[in-house]
Amino acid sequence: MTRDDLFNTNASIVRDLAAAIARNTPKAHILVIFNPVNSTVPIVARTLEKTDTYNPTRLFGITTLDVVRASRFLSGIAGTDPAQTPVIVVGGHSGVTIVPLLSQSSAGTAVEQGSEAWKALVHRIQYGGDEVVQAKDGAGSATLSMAYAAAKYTNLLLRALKGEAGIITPTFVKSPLFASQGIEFFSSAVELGVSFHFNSHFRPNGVKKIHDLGNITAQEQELVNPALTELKKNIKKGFAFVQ
Ligand SMILES: NC(=O)C1=CN([C@@H]2O[C@H](COP(=O)(O)OP(=O)(O)OC[C@H]3O[C@@H](n4cnc5c(N)ncnc54)[C@H](O)[C@@H]3O)[C@@H](O)[C@H]2O)C=CC1
Ligand SMILES: O=C([O-])CC(=O)C(=O)O
Repeated sequence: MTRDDLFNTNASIVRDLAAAIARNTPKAHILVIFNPVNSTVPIVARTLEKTDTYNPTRLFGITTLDVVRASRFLSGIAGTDPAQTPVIVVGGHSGVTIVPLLSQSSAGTAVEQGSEAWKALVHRIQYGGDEVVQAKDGAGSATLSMAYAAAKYTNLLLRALKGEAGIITPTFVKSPLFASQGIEFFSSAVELGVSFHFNSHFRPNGVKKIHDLGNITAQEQELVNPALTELKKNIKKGFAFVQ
């Protein structure tokens, strides 16, 4: 079973939860961790849009577990402390859409870009979640590490909303980066925090600044291309469900 197979079960649950949020707490910050995240975030967005309660700066797809895995697996090779080995992971949260930018990590030199070791590491990061789902054989997914990722992300957001500056973490959000290619949502490094409001008041929002991919290697670009193709399909599937 893949994350995409979860679509049939989760899509209607996510839609109904989003509708309930729109009715009861329309200004909430919504952190979506239900799979498949690449499709459930678009479902939430379209559902909120229908009731005029959609605020893209308050809708976050949680890809933190990919970041946690990337840090853990890379540090295992580099001999570093995972907590001190941040890795930017971009794209989405399933298979080829998970693109670790190892070249931007200080420990990234431990694996040569394009080498067999690099390919194996990228594959492990991309399919770590699927391994767990298959091993549990229908009995759930990576429960504890998901809870860890959710707590980690929630803490970052709460700190940012309280005014702490410089909190930047990969997040799957409505993004301008590949919008011209029809990809409305994309995960890249996102600065969380407050946005400046027109009447000179700081207003807590959430998504403050979306960073682009920065310098990436040719090998990483080769990962981005299929990620975009797959993401486009996943996002369309979410939108089609709401329609
Ligand atoms: N984004 C991420 O990094 C990750 C996401 N996940 C996703 O998180 C979700 C939960 O995963 P698990 O905890 O392993 O699943 P699980 O099957 O152990 O738990 C699901 C829970 O949802 C409840 N539930 C079922 N239908 C519901 C409804 N209509 N309304 C409210 N609650 C309902 C069930 O009673 C159960 O307690 C899945 O969608 C999974 O794919 C899991 C791991 C990582
Ligand atoms: O595929 C799943 O349900 C679990 C998941 O997202 C992960 O472990 O990354």
